[in-house]
Amino acid sequence: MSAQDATHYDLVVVGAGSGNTIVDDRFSHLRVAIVERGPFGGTCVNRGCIPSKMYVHAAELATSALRGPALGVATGLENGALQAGARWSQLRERVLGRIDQVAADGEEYRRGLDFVDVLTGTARFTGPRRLVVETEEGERTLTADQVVLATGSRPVVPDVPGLHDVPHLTSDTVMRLEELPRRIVVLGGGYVGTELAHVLSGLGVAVLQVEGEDRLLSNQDREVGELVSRAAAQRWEVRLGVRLAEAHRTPDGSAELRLDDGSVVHTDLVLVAVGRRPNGDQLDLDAGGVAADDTGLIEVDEHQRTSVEGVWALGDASSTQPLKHVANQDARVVQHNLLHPDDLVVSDHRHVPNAVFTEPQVAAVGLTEEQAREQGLDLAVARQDVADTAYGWALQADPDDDAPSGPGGFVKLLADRSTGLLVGAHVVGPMAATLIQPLIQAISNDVAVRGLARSQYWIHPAPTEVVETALLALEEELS
Ligand SMILES: Cc1cc2nc3c(=O)[nH]c(=O)nc-3n(C[C@H](O)[C@H](O)[C@H](O)COP(=O)(O)OP(=O)(O)OC[C@H]3O[C@@H](n4cnc5c(N)ncnc54)[C@H](O)[C@@H]3O)c2cc1C
Ligand SMILES: NC(=O)c1ccc[n+]([C@@H]2O[C@H](COP(=O)([O-])OP(=O)(O)OC[C@H]3O[C@@H](n4cnc5c(N)ncnc54)[C@H](O)[C@@H]3O)[C@@H](O)[C@H]2O)c1
Repeated sequence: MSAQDATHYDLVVVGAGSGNTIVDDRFSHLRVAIVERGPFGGTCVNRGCIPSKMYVHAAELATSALRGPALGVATGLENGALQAGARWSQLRERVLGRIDQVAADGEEYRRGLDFVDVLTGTARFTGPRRLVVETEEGERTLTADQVVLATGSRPVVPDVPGLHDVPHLTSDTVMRLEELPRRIVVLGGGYVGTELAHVLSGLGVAVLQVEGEDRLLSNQDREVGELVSRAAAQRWEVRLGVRLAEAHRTPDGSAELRLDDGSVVHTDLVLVAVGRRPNGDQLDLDAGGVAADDTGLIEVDEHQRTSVEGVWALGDASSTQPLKHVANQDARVVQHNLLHPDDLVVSDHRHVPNAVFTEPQVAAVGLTEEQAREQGLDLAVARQDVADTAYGWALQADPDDDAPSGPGGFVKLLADRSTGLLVGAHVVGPMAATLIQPLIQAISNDVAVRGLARSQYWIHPAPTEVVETALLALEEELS
């Protein structure tokens, strides 16, 4: 078939991350194509949420062992180091063995469906709802009634002089390292940098983390970012308020980095974690007539429709909150709207929670205190320390122990006095991503703070009591 001969489909999905979840039996009366250039499952399964959290769990085991001796449990700690360390090759095998199988099974299943064609290659627009796919066998042209753009995002490697010449990784490649380096510099103190610095340090690598802002996780509530920065600095070296100025490859193949405060650092590897950008810039969106911003972020309305009729976008390709639970809900909305064109549903991006799986764990929903004050809200603020709850005592080596990765965490709640509603919730400490769920429920359903704690039992002495007491303190503040 020549490049000019187009194959027509009812539906083409570009990107088999969250996009792959759209196609089910309800589409079996249609002719569907799924175009994917990499492994099925996208970022989350292959190089994001799943492998990172599998490694995080291993790092958590290693770091909890570090606290063992203070609590009277011998865990093989000698001179501040674990004597029984991580076996990277075994860990890596466990992680890759699982995710690679999931990706392969997902693709095989799709290829087995008679109403779906799977095309391996990179798609780009050549006209409205007209795409060319570069496959190993040559170009294929597709036209479609409906196109779903689920093309995700990729890590940014900044144009710092010399950075491309020194050994460096991104989150795309770090999960598959053959061996752990002795030393690593983690560039960036956001989600990726702070989770992976925790993993690498927990597994025995000497980590130096460099963040341009004055604290790690600078998008979180200030107090949370400050606590995480203190906790990190107790485990690995953290340099705040500095950036990489230039990099040189040394004769032995390692890297010499000059930071913009004039200091020089030597390292075996650099992990670049300074943000991600959407992949829309690689789609020739102009040719397709699809509107996007300067970064390639595709514009969508509340139904996930782009500027072209019949073209939809979802997840990291179109969201300012590039998180998997957002991509999942976007995909459910697109799926419904494709199946029910006369009964479109709306995407709900009002109260998107987030969690950072570092140590201490962090979770948040709604406004930070700084954002709420900037908006001029008449604010009630309450804070409850984990250490002052019954479960906190279980974590403490002694009554003064406020180790940030142990009992040193807290719950911070913000309410608008004019409505009596929660506007922000921040949890830092053990199990933060789990503890926050009742607060996500309250904020999403406009449940009044008054009476919320007392309207239900809270199991004693479970970790959730910290949420109960924070809510009671907030109610007191509001009265
Ligand atoms: C290290 C890391 C950890 C993360 N941890 C979490 C977490 O704990 N929780 C959380 O909520 N989120 C997490 N995320 C974010 C999460 O992975 C993403 O938000 C999510 O995967 C986005 O899904 P998506 O379907 O929009 O895009 P993706 O999963 O990126 O899927 C896009 C797919 O499109 C394909 N593609 C792109 N362009 C083309 C093209 N032109 N032609 C053909 N195919 C194309 C890509 O190959 C890819 O498979 C993490 C991200 C990273 C990097
Ligand atoms: N747990 C999760 O949900 C999770 C985990 C990982 C990634 N993600 C997603 O991936 C996205 C990208 O994560 P990320 O950590 O790469 O980006 P990010 O935007 O969260 O953090 C990047 C950090 O790098 C810093 N920075 C930028 N340029 C720098 C420089 N030259 N020198 C030093 N510091 C610099 C920024 O100040 C910022 O703190 C996140 O926004 C999130 O949506 C989510």
